Amino acid sequence: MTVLAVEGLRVTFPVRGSLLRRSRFTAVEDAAFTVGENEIVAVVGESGSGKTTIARCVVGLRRPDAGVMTFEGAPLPARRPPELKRAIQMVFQDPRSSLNPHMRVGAIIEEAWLTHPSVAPPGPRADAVEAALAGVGLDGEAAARYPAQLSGGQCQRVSLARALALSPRLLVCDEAVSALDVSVQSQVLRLLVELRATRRLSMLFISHDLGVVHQIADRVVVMRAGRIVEQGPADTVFADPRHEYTRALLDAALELNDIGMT
Ligand SMILES: Nc1ncnc2c1ncn2[C@@H]1O[C@H](COP(=O)(O)OP(=O)(O)OP(=O)(O)O)[C@@H](O)[C@H]1O
Repeated sequence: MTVLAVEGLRVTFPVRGSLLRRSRFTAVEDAAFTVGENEIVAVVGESGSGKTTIARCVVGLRRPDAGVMTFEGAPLPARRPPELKRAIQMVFQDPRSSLNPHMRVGAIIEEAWLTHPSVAPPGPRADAVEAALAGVGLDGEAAARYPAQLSGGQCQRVSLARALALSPRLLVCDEAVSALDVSVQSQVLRLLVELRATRRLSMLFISHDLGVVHQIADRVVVMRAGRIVEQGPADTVFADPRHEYTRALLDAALELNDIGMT
C-alpha cells in the first residue's frame, strides 16, 4: 500500500530585498515520489536542494504552491485535522532545540498524549512513560531529567519516543542523526530500522549524508536545486547511479570517507 504520494509539488518563497515586488524563488519544482507501507525512503541532496522544504510540506508546516499530496489514499488537506497531525510525525535535526528545555522528559512525553488523547494509553501515566522510554532504549530514570541533562543521542531518543508515543503511521526524519557522533548515529539508525520492523512504520528520511542513507533506506530520491534528478531502489542508485549529479554526490561521499570525515 502507498502511504504517502506526492505529485507535482511546487514550493516558492518571496525573494527578500528584490526590487520586483512579486519576485519569488522556487525551492521545489514538480517533485513526485511515494512512500510505501513499512518502507524507508530517503531524500538526499546538497544543502539548499529543497529536502527540508519537502519534509515541511508533508507534515503540514508549509503549504505548497502547487501539487497534490495523498496520505493512505486521501488528499492531505491544507488544514490538518488532529488525527492527521498525529499520524504524520516529524523528528528534527537538533534534538536539544526541538525539546522544551523547561520540561522534564516524562512531561514531554505525557504532553503528546494530552494533545492527542485518542492515543493516550490506559493505566498509570508513569508506567506508560517508562514503556515509551524503554521502546527507544532509555532507562525509566530519564523521565525525571531535563533535556540539558542528557546527551545528544539520548535527547534524540526522547524526540523519537515523543513522536512514537502518538503511534504515527509515517515518521518524517529531517537530518535526524546529523548532529550525532558517528557511533551514536549508528545506534539511532539501528533503532529506526528496528522500529520500522516492530511498528510497521513508514519513513521519509531526509539526509545530506549518503553513508547514513546507505545504511537505512529502501529507496532513494535524489534532489538537486529543487528538482528530483533520480530515484529508485537504494541498491540500484548506489551501485549504478544514472544521473551525473548522483555520481558526483557518491564520489564526494567516498572521498570524505577516505579522509575519515564521515
Ligand atoms: N522560509 C524560507 N524563506 C526563503 N527561502 C527559503 C525558506 N526556506 C528555505 N528557503 C530556501 O529554499 C531552498 C531549499 O531549502 P531547504 O532548507 O529545503 O534545503 P535543504 O536541501 O533541506 O538544505 P539544508 O540541508 O541546508 O537544510 C534554499 O535555497 C533555501 O534558502
